[in-house]
Amino acid sequence: MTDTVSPRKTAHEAFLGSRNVDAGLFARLSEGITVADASPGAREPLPTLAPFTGERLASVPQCTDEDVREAAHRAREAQEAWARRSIAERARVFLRYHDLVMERQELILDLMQLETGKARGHAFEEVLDAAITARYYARSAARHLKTRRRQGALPGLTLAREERRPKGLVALISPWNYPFTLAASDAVPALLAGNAVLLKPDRKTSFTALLAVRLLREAGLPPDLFAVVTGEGEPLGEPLIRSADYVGFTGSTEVGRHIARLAGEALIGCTLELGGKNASLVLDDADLDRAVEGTLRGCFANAGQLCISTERLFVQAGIYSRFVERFAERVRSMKLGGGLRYGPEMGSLISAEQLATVERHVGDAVGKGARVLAGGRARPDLGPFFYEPTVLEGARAGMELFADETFGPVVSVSRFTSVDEAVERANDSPYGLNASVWTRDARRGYAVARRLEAGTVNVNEAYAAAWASTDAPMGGMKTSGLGRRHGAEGILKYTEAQTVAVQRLFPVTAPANVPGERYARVMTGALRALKAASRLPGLR
Ligand SMILES: NC(=O)c1ccc[n+]([C@@H]2O[C@H](COP(=O)([O-])OP(=O)(O)OC[C@H]3O[C@@H](n4cnc5c(N)ncnc54)[C@H](O)[C@@H]3O)[C@@H](O)[C@H]2O)c1
Repeated sequence: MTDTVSPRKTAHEAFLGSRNVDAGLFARLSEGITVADASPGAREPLPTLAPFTGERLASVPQCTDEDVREAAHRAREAQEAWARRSIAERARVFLRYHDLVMERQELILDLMQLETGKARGHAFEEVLDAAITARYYARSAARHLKTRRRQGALPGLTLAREERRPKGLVALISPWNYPFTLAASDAVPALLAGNAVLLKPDRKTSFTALLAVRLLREAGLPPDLFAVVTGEGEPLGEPLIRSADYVGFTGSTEVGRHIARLAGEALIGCTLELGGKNASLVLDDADLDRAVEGTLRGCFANAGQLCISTERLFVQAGIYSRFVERFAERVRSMKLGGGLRYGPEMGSLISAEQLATVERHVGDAVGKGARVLAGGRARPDLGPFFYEPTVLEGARAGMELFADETFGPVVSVSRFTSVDEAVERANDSPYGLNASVWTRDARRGYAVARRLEAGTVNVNEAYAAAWASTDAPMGGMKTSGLGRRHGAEGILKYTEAQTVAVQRLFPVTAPANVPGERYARVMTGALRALKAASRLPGLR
């Protein structure tokens, strides 16, 4: 199906010289896309670009409604046998996947860099995250999913148990910014819980997602269990959600609302992992070096195209001048560049659209009085979508970047006097995804963190402490999302809780031969006795 281009014309051959990726790889990965036999022809392939050069890289098929139905059908068939396997047996696939991800990292990194234009160091964070998440769930799924005893209606006589059953078919819609880990890492707990998965990756990064799926199949996942359809979101979202029992969406808040409406109509559950306008609070007792380096990573990781990156930096008055001077100097020294090698601290933006948003936000802010302390320019000399890491001072309400997510390498820095003021300003946002607090006093940091309206808060780390704590829930408050990934929450959401209660000796409800009045008297007495007993020490 895929319209692969001649090797000589591909961007990676012409410019980047990957030893791992060639045109044949795109053709092989395309075999992982579900295309229904009954719907030939109608789909124009969609070209994908290599952001480092702006050249065409390959093309992906535009799947149709029929393809979605076919993929869903095959995945559901595969799910029945998969759900019958023990959790330990399922887990072995993900332990093998962990090893494969580490072994094939050079291939994964090359392909990911080619599709996204990100720096290799940032791409490696994905490899690490995918491996860690797979291993975490492979080792903890049995604990999360085990049958639990619950308090029965009549103590000692009602044996109530909570079972966890797979939902069936989970649809996942994933974005381009972390295309390897976000395609696979939400699928891992869904699959471990006994579900099939139907994935629609972003069209810009479909091949990276397909590589993750291919590695899972190589690790032993049944071929149709994790199906992929490719193409634009708009026509595929509806059939995808109509054919699924649950949907996990990661992307913008705007599209997230649309997905929630579709899930509401289909009456299925959903998780929405959406945007952020994340704040970092640097308190006056912060370790200056650590805060400068840490917030720098927090602002410019993945060129700021990271949902949990810092876009608002609040610095306390006592440290403000020193911090800002050092921070801006360090930002000016950052190494930008392309190429499939470690070295550059920041790569390219992914597309002309991303570049346009960044230029618009900076232009609007500067036009309304913000000052550029570092960066502030596109860098076409490095590649068509490069933009310098940028620090602005003097952002205020009325500027586009004040409230809206830029999703690029731009941070606004401002001074605060009291912690109360900083907390109020940080919380003054419709978003609530991630935040960080920088201080030498961990207790103080913790207390401030508890007052911030964000799903994850890091003390003396920008985002990685909370994100990499895979056992702890991760997700957004307010318009940053619904539901959580990671930890128990990240796997139980893909299950139906089923209560099975076995009644022994006496019935819970009134037996037919006992008059209603007598039953009411006995039960009233029983509740009074229970209440009295609960007041006794040790019997609560
Ligand atoms: N909270 C998180 O964990 C997290 C992680 C990564 C990215 N994000 C957010 O994602 C956004 C960046 O990604 P984006 O701009 O590509 O997001 P987007 O919402 O435009 O696209 C995300 C995915 O949704 C699909 N899509 C688009 N329109 C659709 C529709 N009508 N129906 C069904 N699917 C549709 C796209 O094809 C893509 O696969 C940012 O806002 C970022 O903060 C959030």
